[in-house]
Amino acid sequence: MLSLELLYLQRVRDALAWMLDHARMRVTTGEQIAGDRYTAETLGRMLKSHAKELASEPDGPPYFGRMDYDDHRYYIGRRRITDATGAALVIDWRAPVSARFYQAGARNPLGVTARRRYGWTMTVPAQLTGFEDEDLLREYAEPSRLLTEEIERPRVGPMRDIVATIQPDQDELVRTALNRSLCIQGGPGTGKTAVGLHRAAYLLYTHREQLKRTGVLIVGPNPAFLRHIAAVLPALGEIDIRQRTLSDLLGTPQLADDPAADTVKHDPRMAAVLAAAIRATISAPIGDLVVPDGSVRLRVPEADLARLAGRIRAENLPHELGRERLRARITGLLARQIESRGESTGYAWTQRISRCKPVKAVLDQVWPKVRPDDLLATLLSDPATLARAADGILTAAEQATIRRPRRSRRWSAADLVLLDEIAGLIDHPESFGHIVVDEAQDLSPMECRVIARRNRHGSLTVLGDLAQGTSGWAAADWPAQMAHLGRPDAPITALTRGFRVPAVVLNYANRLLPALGVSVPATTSVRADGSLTVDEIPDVATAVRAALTYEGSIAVIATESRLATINPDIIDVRVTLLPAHLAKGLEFDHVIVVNPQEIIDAEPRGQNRLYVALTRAVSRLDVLSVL
Ligand SMILES: Nc1ncnc2c1ncn2[C@@H]1O[C@H](COP(=O)(O)OP(=O)(O)OP(=O)(O)O)[C@@H](O)[C@H]1O
Repeated sequence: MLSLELLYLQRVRDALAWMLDHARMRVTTGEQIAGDRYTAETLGRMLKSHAKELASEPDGPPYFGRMDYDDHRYYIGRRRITDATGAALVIDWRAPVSARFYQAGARNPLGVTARRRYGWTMTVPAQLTGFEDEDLLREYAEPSRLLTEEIERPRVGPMRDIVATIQPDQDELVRTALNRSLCIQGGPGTGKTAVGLHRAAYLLYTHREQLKRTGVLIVGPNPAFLRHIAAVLPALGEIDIRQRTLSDLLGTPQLADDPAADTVKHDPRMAAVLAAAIRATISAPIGDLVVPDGSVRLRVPEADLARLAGRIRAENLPHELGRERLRARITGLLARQIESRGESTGYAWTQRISRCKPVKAVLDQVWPKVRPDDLLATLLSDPATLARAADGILTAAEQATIRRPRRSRRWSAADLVLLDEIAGLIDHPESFGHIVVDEAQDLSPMECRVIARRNRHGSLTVLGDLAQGTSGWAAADWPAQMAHLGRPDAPITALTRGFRVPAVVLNYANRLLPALGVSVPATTSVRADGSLTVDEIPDVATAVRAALTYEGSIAVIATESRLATINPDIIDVRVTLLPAHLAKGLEFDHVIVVNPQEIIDAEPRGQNRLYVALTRAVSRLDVLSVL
């Protein structure tokens, strides 16, 4: 049997080599034969990216599964592989037919008679080590051995894809239609991040043209997290997805946070304050508009200007669009005056008049251009302006809290969120066809709006765990968070099977749950392996030495100040000293948490931070208390 499989593998590898040669040849000839530069460029880019996709993992496992029906079978892999005659030897895991590979089960075989999973070495090129058959006509009590091996495999580098072992409930989320937004509440290690990334890859495959145009954005909590997940999408053949932190989108702050002021600045009422502040820049016209045009003087009376401005204001457009609409309407009124004399206006006339000095002067007086940093600098430093905008919205004490003594253009992280809000009130920012937001429980309402305004016409995949909320404004419930994200009606789904953390470790961490003040379904682990020690190991050096006797990655997690006291001699390439506040979303084979009480005491939501730290372990957790 294996020999037949090896023959098939050779056929697939030959076909893949042919595809790669062919793609490279097309890059060269495509550049030569294209009729013009634009076509050459577009074609070249397309072919190059295809060649790059094919070349990204030429020696990896070309498929991971097989699905048999009565009369035919499909091999399923990360990408479609065809031979020189065009016959498909491997089907892309995202193709509609592949859905049954993930969904078929003994209870509902969906016409599939057998499912085969292949085992591969981690070498380059990957070697086929064997396979495992599941007869879908019979019920299994035992989970698949290959699945168990994959889940329990020691982690070394960054996160890998899970395409070979996506579970039915995960698959359903991955394949949700593009026009539907989702919110996934999942305890530690339930595969939220994996599901979000695979959904992005699935949507790109299924709606390639549309999403290539509108773009897909992944938002993660910090650069370390983005590095951790960076390899997943390229391995799935997707190289054109933007992965960003919020601060990549907003810019770098120059001022430190101010907790009291930040509480007000991140409050959703600030959106109303800023909207009022921008509306307040619009004023009633002073005087008629008079435009000399050749021998005549065209005139728009003050009352007509006021009526026009009032109507446009009621349309609630972004400020800049409002200004341009006012310009167009004024120009229209002037054009009608010319036309009523039997003369005609053309494109050149419209251009000239709409930009002429008197029209510009009226626009500047009635509907001035606004720059976000000017508006915010004034608002925060001028109590009267702030009081006008915040009247009935913020209390006097809250206004005093965010007031700054001087007009300044240096901004804190919270100010950058406000600047983005103002920019969004002035004009629509670039919008994405789909956005995946990870660790979304930590976003403040105002940060949620940063995402929402970049997703006006698209859909969202929102991932998070309320129990892992560590920011000062972490969400207490998902419906409210989804409303801030602009998708109040999105369904909320829970993932509760943990694939990372062994049961013994998860049960220990879950003891913190009642103290975390959120209501989330408990996560149960699929892993019976793993180990936990609490207060058994006397010091960090001993714990690290013991950890190094196992395979895989090791993290020592503690507060920053505690880490500074750790003897650097214990460092090995496999050991990461990780401040607790940067642990989110990451995983390590062996985790050593030092002085949990210090982690709890270091910040207001220290218990949640500790919960995050304790749930990073794939195999072993040591909890140490040292002096
Ligand atoms: N179906 C699966 N097959 C194999 N491994 C899986 C599967 N689902 C998840 N995993 C693995 O479980 C681990 C945790 O997944 P992931 O990081 O996506 O979880 P998470 O819910 O985002 O966790 P956290 O909230 O703790 O950051 C990863 O190593 C992932 O590869």
